[in-house]
Amino acid sequence: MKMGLSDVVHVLLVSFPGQGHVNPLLRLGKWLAAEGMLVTFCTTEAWGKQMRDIVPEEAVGIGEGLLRLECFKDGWSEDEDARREDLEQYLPQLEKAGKEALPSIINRHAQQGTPVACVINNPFIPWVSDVAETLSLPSAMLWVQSCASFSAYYHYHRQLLPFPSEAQPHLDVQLPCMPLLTHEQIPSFLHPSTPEPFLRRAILGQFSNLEKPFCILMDTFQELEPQVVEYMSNICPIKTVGPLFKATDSSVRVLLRGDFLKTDHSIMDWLHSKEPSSVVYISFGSVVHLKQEQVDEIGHGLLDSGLSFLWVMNPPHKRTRKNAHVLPYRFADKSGKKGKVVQWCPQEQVLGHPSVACFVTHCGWNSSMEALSFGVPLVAFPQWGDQVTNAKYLVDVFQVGVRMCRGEAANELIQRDEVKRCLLEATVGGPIKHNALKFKAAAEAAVAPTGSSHKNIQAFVDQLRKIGTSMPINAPSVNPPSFPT
Ligand SMILES: O=c1ccn([C@@H]2O[C@H](COP(=O)(O)OP(=O)(O)O[C@H]3O[C@H](CO)[C@@H](O)[C@H](O)[C@H]3O)[C@@H](O)[C@H]2O)c(=O)[nH]1
Repeated sequence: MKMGLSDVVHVLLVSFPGQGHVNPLLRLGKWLAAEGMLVTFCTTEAWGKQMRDIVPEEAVGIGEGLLRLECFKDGWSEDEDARREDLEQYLPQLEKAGKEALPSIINRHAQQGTPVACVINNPFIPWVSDVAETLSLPSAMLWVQSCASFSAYYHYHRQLLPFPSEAQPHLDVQLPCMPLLTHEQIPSFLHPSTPEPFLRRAILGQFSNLEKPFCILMDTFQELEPQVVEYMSNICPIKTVGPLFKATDSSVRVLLRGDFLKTDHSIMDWLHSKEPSSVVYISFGSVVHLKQEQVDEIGHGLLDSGLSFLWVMNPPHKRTRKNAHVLPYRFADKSGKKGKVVQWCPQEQVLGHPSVACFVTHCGWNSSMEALSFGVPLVAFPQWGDQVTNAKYLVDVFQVGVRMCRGEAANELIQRDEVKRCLLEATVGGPIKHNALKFKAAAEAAVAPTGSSHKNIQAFVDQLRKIGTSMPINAPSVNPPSFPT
């Protein structure tokens, strides 16, 4: 007998509109769909319009289940994208609009015979758990950074340990089951001198609401951060489910994407033309914008290294009013066929390509997890936020990378000779490649059927099924469950 939509458990995923948030939540959605759930991925119209070509509003079949996109209006007009990038203004607006829109979306689904069984959000929008609570629906949260960063924010928020302050700006922080972090290695928003105190408040908002989600899913895996995961699991209902992008097969990975820029499809052909382990891949994620002088030095360092490279250089965000980067004089002529510069690429496919030798990265958590899971050595170029903490782990703890800089706060210009030295060191193989391959195997094992992340997602799915079967059609009213430990 064919199942109808009303027979499957319906999960509503609500995403903050940002690349580093959308990607992991969409990946979780694909996994839940593959496990037989009906997944509605909900974000703002302003972000969703870019996704609509690839994630149609009618449900797409994935494995045993279905995934579809549903957008809500954030109350600002289409041409106000620059304003949206000012999170201090935008987050309260998003909360106001979302708190109005979500209850009607949830009620409409109930009336249509597909009641929502659980709501899952990612950071920056903790009010989603409040909406769920008001409707007597259970909620879960997907934490999109490392468990180490989670612990740093948790301990800071609860004031459990001293952190750097105006009086003691250089204080080191010893968090439980973690290496000693210097003041430059704690998530930079927690430092008193952060130029973005608003982002500290934005991320800590989730920690003020931490008792509401019945489960905190994390895009990391047990074997990557064993001690801190174990420690924090005794305090919070944490379930590691990463690396999420590896959880579904490659056909599903490319099927539905949430990119904010259009990809250049000639990239893969260009990579096919290169020798194995010969290309340096450079990308600083979706938000970081380096100083022009630093781009010049990276450009010269690349040319001096003689290595082939693929460099993602995305345009500056509208709000910053920064100029687009300019490449050094006659850069294209000098690099010739050795180099390719693009605005955006299919990063997962690039990192999985055998031609890629190393990845120069800002150490955003998604990029870090993707590189680790493909066994690609890194050159760490962190700037701010969790990136500086991730770099500490990648270089000193996991030992899969070479450090090129200490973060934006250090205010250093990394010279071309240093760039060249780091690139050559990261491309020769040796211990960092060996370690990277070890983590690749561990990442694959974590999402394989008997792996730690797979077991955790199964337990979560079982919980959702129990909630789903106890729900009367048309009435989203069950109490939050207690998660089995
Ligand atoms: O050309 C590109 C460049 C990036 N990506 C993808 O975009 C995502 C980028 O995410 P991430 O590496 O985490 O960087 P940001 O976009 O900068 O992420 C922000 O959000 C992350 C999660 O909170 C934080 O860890 C970062 O510090 C923060 O900058 C990754 O999945 C990449 O695969 C592409 O697909 N193509």
